[in-house]
Amino acid sequence: MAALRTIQRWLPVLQRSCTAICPLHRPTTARFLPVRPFVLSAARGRNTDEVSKGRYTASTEEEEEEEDFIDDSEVEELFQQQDIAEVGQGQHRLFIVHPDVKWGSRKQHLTTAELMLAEAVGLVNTLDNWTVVDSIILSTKTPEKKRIFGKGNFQSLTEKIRQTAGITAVFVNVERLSPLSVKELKEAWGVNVFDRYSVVLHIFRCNAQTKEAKLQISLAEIPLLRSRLRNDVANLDQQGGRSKYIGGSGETLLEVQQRLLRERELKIRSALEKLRRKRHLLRSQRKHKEFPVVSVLGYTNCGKTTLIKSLTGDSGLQPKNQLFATLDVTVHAGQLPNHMTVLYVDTIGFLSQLPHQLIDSFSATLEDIKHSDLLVHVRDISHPETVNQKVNVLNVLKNLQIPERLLGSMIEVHNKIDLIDNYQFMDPHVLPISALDGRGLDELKMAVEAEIIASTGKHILDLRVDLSSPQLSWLYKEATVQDVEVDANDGSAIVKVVISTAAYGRYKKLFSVK
Ligand SMILES: Nc1nc2c(ncn2[C@@H]2O[C@H](COP(=O)(O)OP(=O)(O)OP(=O)(O)O)[C@@H](O)[C@H]2O)c(=O)[nH]1
Ligand SMILES: [Mg+2]
Repeated sequence: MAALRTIQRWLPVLQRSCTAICPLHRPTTARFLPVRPFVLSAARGRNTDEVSKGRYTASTEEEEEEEDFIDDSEVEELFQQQDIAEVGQGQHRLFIVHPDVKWGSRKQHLTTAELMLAEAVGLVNTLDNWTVVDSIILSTKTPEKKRIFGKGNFQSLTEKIRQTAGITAVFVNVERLSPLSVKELKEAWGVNVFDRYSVVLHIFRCNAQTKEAKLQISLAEIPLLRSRLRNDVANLDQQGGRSKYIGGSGETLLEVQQRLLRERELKIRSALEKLRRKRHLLRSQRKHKEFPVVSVLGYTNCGKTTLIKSLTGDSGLQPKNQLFATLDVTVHAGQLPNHMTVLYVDTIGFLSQLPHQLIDSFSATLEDIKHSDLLVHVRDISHPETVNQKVNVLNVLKNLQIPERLLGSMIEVHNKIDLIDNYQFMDPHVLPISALDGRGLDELKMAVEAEIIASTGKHILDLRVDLSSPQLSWLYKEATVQDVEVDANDGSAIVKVVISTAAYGRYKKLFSVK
């Protein structure tokens, strides 16, 4: 019976994957290159109105070029495949268990069990219809064992869970549980069992909007599918229910399923790789007429989106009191005090113990950070874990191999100072702000301006020129003119230019401009 259920569960996957892989089963015109990526570098050199209206999308010519590569249905097919994390769609009433490891290599040195439990509660509360019914911190010396806890603790925990009315699942706050562990715990507790990986994956699934995010999530799910497959087949073996070969194909059920998974993974990887190459190409093509790019990064929920909204006035941005509200990199134009236009990049937030596969699959998104002109690290200074969050962010940046130049010039801001009574400004190297009430934002803009000028040696300025003088033709020759807005009344024009510090100095001297 269990064997039958396994085959029934996998059959739709097999069928769908076969259709996707075998050219005989589908129209030959459908190609799997489904991504129209968000292209950070393509946003450089755009009309600022276009980018300031929220998420930048490719220009007409880029769109046409990339339209060929898009196939919505195939991305959806990969994404909607099944409830990988097995969390279901509806409501959940959860019991959270945090195993507290007091000794050995798994002990967490930088944080406390209470704060880690609070973060797990925060993850659950991020999801609509999910509530925490009860939670417990329980010490263990054997976190690697299937049942995680010693005999006594496990028994009392099981009793407590079974006596708690109305719970639908237990969330064990560890990075990953093995499939065998999940099976054993489910049997003991009589309800579904989740780990950090499945909960975070579910949050990502709920928040993913673009094709790129959906593909990255599909990629992150592959290891889960693989370990579940191994487990299912082991069960079949135990029950003696596995037929050796499938339909005379010469392949066993396990071999067929493993092959389909490999093929699925290759498809997703090749789509993401194409997207990466495309970005690279556009980046080099457009280098000469770029707007400076400022990437805003930090721990999840620290206020990145709120800050960019305040800096740019972009009403399309929607900050939320949620973990992982932002999953897609988006670009928004803002003005600095000297009228220079910069592009602020909103990025996905970081989280401690984020499952490795998720980091890997989202590293393509974060890769754009490397090509910024400046990084702004936002910290929620009101959060009890703010120091650990900073350590975590710096570690992830180190793993992403961000150039030294960028790390060295990174601006650190302390956000949410409105939540702290009598906030004392101690460190001269950080900027205290409140993205919500606007405190410190002028100082931040000035700091960004100074760093941008230092790192690019260029200004993007709106200059008023007298059309009867040779100013405009000089600018065409010596700088990059991006836009000319003529004022017919007084024979002048506002000219938007990208100009180096040296050229601007000559311009001011030549035309006696202050
Ligand atoms: N009191 C206060 N709340 C803030 C401030 N900045 C942001 N918030 C709140 O913090 C929550 C998270 O803000 P977001 O801007 O969505 O945070 P984020 O870093 O973009 O979060 P993710 O995209 O989920 O990583 C929202 O409820 C904001 O209103 C601030 O300066 N003061
Ligand atoms: Mg955000």
